[in-house]
Amino acid sequence: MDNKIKTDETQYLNKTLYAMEKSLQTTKSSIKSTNKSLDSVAQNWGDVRLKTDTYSGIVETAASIRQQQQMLSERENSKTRAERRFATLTKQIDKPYFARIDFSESTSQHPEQETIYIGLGSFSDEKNRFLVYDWRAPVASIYYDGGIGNVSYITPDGTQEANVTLKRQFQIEDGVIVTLFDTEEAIGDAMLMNALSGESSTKMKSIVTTIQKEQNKIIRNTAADLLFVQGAAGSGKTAAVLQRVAYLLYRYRGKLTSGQVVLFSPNQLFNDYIDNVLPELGEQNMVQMTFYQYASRRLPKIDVETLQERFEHDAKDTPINLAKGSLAMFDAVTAYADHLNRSDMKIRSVMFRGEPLISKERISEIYYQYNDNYKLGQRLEATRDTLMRILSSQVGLEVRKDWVELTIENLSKQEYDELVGAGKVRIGDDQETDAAARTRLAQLGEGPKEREFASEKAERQFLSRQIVTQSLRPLARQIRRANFLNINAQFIDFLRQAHHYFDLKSFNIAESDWLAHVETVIASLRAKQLSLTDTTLYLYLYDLITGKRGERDIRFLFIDEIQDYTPFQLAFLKFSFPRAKFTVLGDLNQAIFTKDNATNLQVDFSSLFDSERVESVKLTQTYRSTQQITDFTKYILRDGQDIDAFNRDGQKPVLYTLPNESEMLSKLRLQIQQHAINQDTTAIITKTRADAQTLATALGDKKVTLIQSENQRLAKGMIIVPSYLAKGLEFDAVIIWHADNSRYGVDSERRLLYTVASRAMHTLTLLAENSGSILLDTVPTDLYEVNNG
Ligand SMILES: Nc1ncnc2c1ncn2[C@@H]1O[C@H](COP(=O)(O)OP(=O)(O)OP(=O)(O)O)[C@@H](O)[C@H]1O
Repeated sequence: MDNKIKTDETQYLNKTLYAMEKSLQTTKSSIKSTNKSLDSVAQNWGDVRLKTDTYSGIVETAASIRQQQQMLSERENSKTRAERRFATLTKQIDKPYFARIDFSESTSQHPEQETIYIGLGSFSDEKNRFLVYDWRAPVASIYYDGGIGNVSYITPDGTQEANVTLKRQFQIEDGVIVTLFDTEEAIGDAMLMNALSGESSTKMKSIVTTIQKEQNKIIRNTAADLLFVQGAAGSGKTAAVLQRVAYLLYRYRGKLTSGQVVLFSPNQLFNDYIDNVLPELGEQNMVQMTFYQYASRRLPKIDVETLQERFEHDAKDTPINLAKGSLAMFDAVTAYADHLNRSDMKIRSVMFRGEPLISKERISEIYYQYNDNYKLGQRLEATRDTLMRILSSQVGLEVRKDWVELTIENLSKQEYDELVGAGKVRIGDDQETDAAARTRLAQLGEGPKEREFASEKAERQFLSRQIVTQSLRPLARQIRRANFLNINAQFIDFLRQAHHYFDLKSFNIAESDWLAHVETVIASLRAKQLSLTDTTLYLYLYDLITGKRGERDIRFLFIDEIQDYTPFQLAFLKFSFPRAKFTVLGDLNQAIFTKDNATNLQVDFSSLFDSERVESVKLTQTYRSTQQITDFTKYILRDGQDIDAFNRDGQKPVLYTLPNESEMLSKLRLQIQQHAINQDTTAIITKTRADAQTLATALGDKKVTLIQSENQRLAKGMIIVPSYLAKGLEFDAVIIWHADNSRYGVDSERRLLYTVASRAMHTLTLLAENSGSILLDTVPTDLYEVNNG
């Protein structure tokens, strides 16, 4: 690199660093001074005189407290602002920027050359001159999108043309330029190579300096209601989408908070894996959850099928499973619920003391007395109001009943006191000498404070109203919670009727099979267990009946690994987040739950949106693995041709075929030693949890952590993990345990084998008993080594 360039750039860097340092000092002293003034406000609290004897005194005290509160909160705010700025600046000083572009806006007559530097956040000096631009600023898009020459970029006011004359990339460490180079491409391969050559870790990193053009499209898209990102394993879907969250928070700053962005992730280990990226970018994490968490927390009394159960017992594409996960079923529930507007709502009586206080027939009458225009939610609301009125009017009737009289007779002293009000004592209490009465008297001071009743009748009347009101209170709660609707019975009724609402034949299901299946679901519901599919059905029906309108505050929803969702679940999410824009990521080749039908998913889900507002981006370049590993894994798929490996060299994958498990175990131990020397993060991936447990015991190596539940943390170093928990993660080295027909012997396991193999970045080893899986037959033999010893 030209010395002059280096000198000039160093000068600019020093100037920037100097300005940042200065700003850091100012911020530091402003934190100090707000701290001081916070202290003085705190001291002033001592001066607030509590005058509570007169009305005007109370008003004066309140005003003075309010004033102190205001001062306190203003100063707290400016302290938080200053602290945030301090944190950002400290980060910026470390790496102020990573790129520079020179360009002119070609529309103007005399284009003026502009130079901007791009970094993690923007920075301007005291004179408000921008020394660094945020990577998310519209103009920074030029850096990611194109090479030298004419380019256009989107601004909030429309498209802007520009002519780029220079693109320069920097690596700055500890305030010193380590490398800088000019490039003509979007992002130079050298920079990308550098970014990719790092070791993997248990935490994903941001890709802000090397975002690729196609990824930039995903990140900056604001027009689509549904953005569909389809990409091979390791093509940076997750990486791009996390950058997108950061972008959106910047683009809509002041209007959008991280709490309004939700990410549905494949498992909780994955949440742990990605939770550093946004903080690294200076943003707060969005809300992250799994679909299981979302669904199961709404049904706390039911055991919802876990990820492991779903993968190991329920992953079959039976016609019934396909039907239950389909949009046809979603429409069936909608139609069934619609019919409940006219009849068939399952209703329970409101019970009191073992008897119906308001009978189910009466409630049903009320429920259906409203005209056809009422929706289910409004019907419920109106019924609730009427029932509450009935309940209140019931008090007058109940007070005359014998049970009330009896209760009064049997009231203990404590119960009596509680009824007439805490601290109040009954006439004559002072004559009593029991310990409780004495204590009460001591607390109340000399002389009993009595609640005087004009007569015994008045006392009785008061008591009976109190007793009845208290006993009816739980009923009021039940009515408010709509307990008079029998949702379980309704759900069962739906299942029994469902075949009238969708076409069994189009799913090749015989009516008798459907009905038999329904009985098994009913039995499991009685045992308080539901599959995830049934849970979603249940919740949708519940929401329709109760008129839930979804979480309207959520503006952006991201779904990772969409191929593991059913169309029904996606439709349910759309229903549940009606105002959110959706970004969904998927690789149909990594569908590990539904095996055949994943390909219809895109069509199905898109059909729920206005077609004009659906966009899709396809990523074919992969970044995770070496060329050798990508070439190998893509052939496991039947249609993996359009996956492009990134040109990064490594060893060919090795398949060890060994005569028995004990030989496999010895080979595994050797591999573990090797990877330990290289300090690689290594995952030994088994197919099931049982396999993982057995292997961990057989191996008996304390340095290898067994991950058997998604609630665990991702350990550093070596882990044994079942396939479905490895989703979305990556490791320097992957060892596939039992890469043979005993685990991967049928075509429907092809995607699973691809998914686990594609977790590897640098080394991939397959351990097989006797011979390798039949699924490897599609891989050309020159793409891997076979070793039988
Ligand atoms: N533009 C980029 N610059 C540098 N690294 C990148 C870039 N894009 C992706 N990567 C890296 O490639 C790896 C794979 O990315 P990511 O996990 O986002 O892929 P994915 O498409 O979500 O994969 P999968 O479907 O297998 O879960 C990560 O280590 C990521 O940091």
